[in-house]
Amino acid sequence: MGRMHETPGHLRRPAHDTAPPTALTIAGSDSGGSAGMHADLRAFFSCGVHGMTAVTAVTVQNTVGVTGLVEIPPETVAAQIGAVATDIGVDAAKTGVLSSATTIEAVLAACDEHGIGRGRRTPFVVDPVAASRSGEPLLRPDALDALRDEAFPRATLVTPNLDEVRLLTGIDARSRDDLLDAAKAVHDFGPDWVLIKSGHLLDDPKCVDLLFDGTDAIQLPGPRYSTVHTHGAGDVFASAITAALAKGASMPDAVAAGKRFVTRSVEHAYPLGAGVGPVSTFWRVSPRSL
Ligand SMILES: Nc1ncnc2c1ncn2[C@@H]1O[C@H](COP(=O)(O)OP(=O)(O)OP(=O)(O)O)[C@@H](O)[C@H]1O
Ligand SMILES: Cc1ncc(COP(=O)(O)O)c(N)n1
Repeated sequence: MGRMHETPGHLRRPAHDTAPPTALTIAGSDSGGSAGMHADLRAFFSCGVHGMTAVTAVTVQNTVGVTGLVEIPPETVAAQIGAVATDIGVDAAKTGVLSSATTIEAVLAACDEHGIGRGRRTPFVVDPVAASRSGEPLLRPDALDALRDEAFPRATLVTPNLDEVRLLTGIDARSRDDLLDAAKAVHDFGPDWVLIKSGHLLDDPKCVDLLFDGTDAIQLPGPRYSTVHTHGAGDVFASAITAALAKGASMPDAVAAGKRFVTRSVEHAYPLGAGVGPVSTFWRVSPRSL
């Protein structure tokens, strides 16, 4: 019984003969490998999910800054989403650089078509990336309204940093006490959940982020490490959350797992180039192991 299904003795069974969960990032590339879809893919793989990409823009970027950005045609971005959704399947999706209003429209139409979004089969994390850490814009000014009015209401979770909160709501959060007002204002735009990231509260001795569902607020405490090398921290956080959602975690559990992951990633951040180095997505792996 069952012998016919056994692997022949001279062939080894692969360690995994079932597919891992899948996660899709709809984001821009970073030639320096620190942020954007490069950071997302590294975080996906470190968190044990199969990572897929719909590239929205190619940036010319290193640790010092962004010196160029070329947009991918919106229909090609939508086609990438369709290609992976129809063949492979998407257990959770996230966005990074969306660049323009026309790209946002194309992405949202594709997500609607393939069941990605709030209240649909596939959780949808919208990271409203507006600028690089070094200050260069990554979103056209005309795209902010589309992001807020069209993408946020379709999001399961939105994950603004404090600069993005200021841009989207006018609220200038200066301390931990201001985060709930910021979360309420962002929640009014229509997502299920809002996560306000606290990395920019440089005077705070801790990094306490806030998760809000319109009723209850959950604090996510973490240490603050003394490092300038935080390139990609926001991308890695949103990706680790997306990976946990792909595995079926509840939102509070996914965000708690993401916070643990990004905290260790900042702890192990490394210098690179002449500017700001990346957070490490491979702190579980020794860089010296073969
Ligand atoms: N110095 C630090 N030590 C520990 N955790 C940090 C530090 N800086 C940021 N974090 C954490 O990293 C995550 C990303 O937060 P942040 O507010 O920096 O987002 P962001 O601005 O989108 O990131 P990025 O640096 O990629 O622009 C949050 O959980 C935040 O608390
Ligand atoms: C392609 C791309 N996507 C996102 C970011 C934001 O990351 P950071 O705020 O760490 O610069 C970036 N710099 N480049």
